Amino acid sequence: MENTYGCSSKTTKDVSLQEIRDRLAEFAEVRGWVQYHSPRNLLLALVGEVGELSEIFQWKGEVARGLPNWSSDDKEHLEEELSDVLLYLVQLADICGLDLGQAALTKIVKNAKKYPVMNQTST
Ligand SMILES: Nc1ccn([C@H]2C[C@H](O)[C@@H](COP(=O)(O)OP(=O)(O)OP(=O)(O)O)O2)c(=O)n1
Repeated sequence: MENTYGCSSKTTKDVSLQEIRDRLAEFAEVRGWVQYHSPRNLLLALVGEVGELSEIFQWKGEVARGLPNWSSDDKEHLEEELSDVLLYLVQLADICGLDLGQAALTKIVKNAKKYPVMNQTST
């Protein structure tokens, strides 16, 4: 399977935010970590992971789409840091009682109204 940028992807099925949310809720529950997962703590953890994600790109200069010159280790590292950001984001939305997937779709519709497609061709 190829993604938007023509890169091969090993994805075999769509993963829902709901599945991620449920898996994370169980992960925290069985470890007794729910007490630490306040909105503020999750936000700080999220920001920390965004910092780790930024470090991967730091000092590299511009990077080509699809990361053609990156090693598989570097790509795996990027996958992990992107995942950490997603996992804390999903947990933050969940603990706030929000439906992140629906909110994101609603925001896309709002964005489309704010930034309408301009007709590029003139006849
Ligand atoms: N209280 C916690 C602690 C961790 N995690 C999960 C979410 C992240 O996916 C990952 C973060 O774990 P680490 O804090 O060990 O961070 P890293 O995986 O980035 O490790 P390192 O900082 O050593 O690179 O674990 C979590 O859900 N709740």
